[in-house]
Amino acid sequence: MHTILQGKRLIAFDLDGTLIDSVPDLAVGVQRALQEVGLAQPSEDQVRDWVGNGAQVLVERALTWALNVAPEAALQQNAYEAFMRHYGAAPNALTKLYPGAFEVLHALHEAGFVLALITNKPERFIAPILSHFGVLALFTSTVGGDSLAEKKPSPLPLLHVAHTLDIAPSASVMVGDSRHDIAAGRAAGFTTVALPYGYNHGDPIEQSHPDLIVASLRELVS
Ligand SMILES: O=C(O)COP(=O)(O)O
Ligand SMILES: [Mg+2]
Repeated sequence: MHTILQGKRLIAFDLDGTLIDSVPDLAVGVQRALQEVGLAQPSEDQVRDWVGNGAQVLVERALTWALNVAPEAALQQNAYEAFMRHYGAAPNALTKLYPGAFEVLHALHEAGFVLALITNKPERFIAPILSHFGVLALFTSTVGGDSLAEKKPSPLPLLHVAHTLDIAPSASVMVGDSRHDIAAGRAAGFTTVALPYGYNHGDPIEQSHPDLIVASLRELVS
């Protein structure tokens, strides 16, 4: 095990850009939603930089790009519902687990760590995706972006999970790909570990000064 895990009990993982490369399916969902409301469709590369603050903000960023101005509430609602329908119909069509994710999650679980999943993705997508990849049962707790009153970068979801599991933040680690994971982890008193390959609005994750950056999840168990 990596020395940063010494004395730790809880490891909380982010989902999009950390465990799964989901942007190909998210982009299709956004493109179909914008097509449905009669607007231009963004590229996958554009969508990648908009992921990180949940589905409502993802749709809002796409609409603002297509309109050159922030969308009105009714259009936002229509496009959001269309996105949820299109993405929800096939959230695993193009999505892949990152290399090592399956093995590392199983190894950490077997080593006795309590695993949690804390994503800004809507809660309804978590179980279908994790069970598709055969890792759902490894997680003691899962929290979505719409599960609680606040989402990352708020520390609330992290503190909620640690409190519910009766594990001190000082014995907890947040593993993620974006500035929101690192900010939430730091504010919650968790140790923060970052992956540089995910989605961070196009910026290097070094800028968030996580406690550790690993090139691959495999480094956690090496
Ligand atoms: O849905 C998002 O915006 C990001 O999801 P994540 O928190 O799993 O990276
Ligand atoms: Mg992420």
